[in-house]
Amino acid sequence: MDAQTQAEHDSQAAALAELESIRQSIDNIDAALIHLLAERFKFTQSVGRLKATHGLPPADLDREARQIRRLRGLAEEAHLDPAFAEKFLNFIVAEVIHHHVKIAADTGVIDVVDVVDGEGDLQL
Ligand SMILES: C=C(O[C@@H]1C=C(C(=O)O)C=C[C@H]1O)C(=O)O
Repeated sequence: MDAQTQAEHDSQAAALAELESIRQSIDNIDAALIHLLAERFKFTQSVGRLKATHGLPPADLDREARQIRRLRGLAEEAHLDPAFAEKFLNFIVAEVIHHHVKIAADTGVIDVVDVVDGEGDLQL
């Protein structure tokens, strides 16, 4: 192996070691996200049970609007795209609402046919 090929080989080996180290941190962050989401869904399930027991609607659009405003502000401060933060929250909230509708239906508080349209989408 000539000197230049050896240098390229060493440089690539160093890059792969750095990549592995960065990926370990990404893995740790992904694990933390999963644990945070699991905790969040535990709390939202409690909210769903509370709402179903007391006849409150599954979705609260005013609360969602306040959260979006707050998270967009936090995202801007953190140099994260606010549009992405909003999409991410909406994605999670949509799942929460499905859970709440199911809890309410299982509790007998709402009739599923009242909230699902012809295409199977929730109409809340
Ligand atoms: C969890 C709630 O229920 C719904 C889900 C929300 C969420 O996941 O943050 C926010 C508002 C509601 O549409 C709530 O009312 O607090």
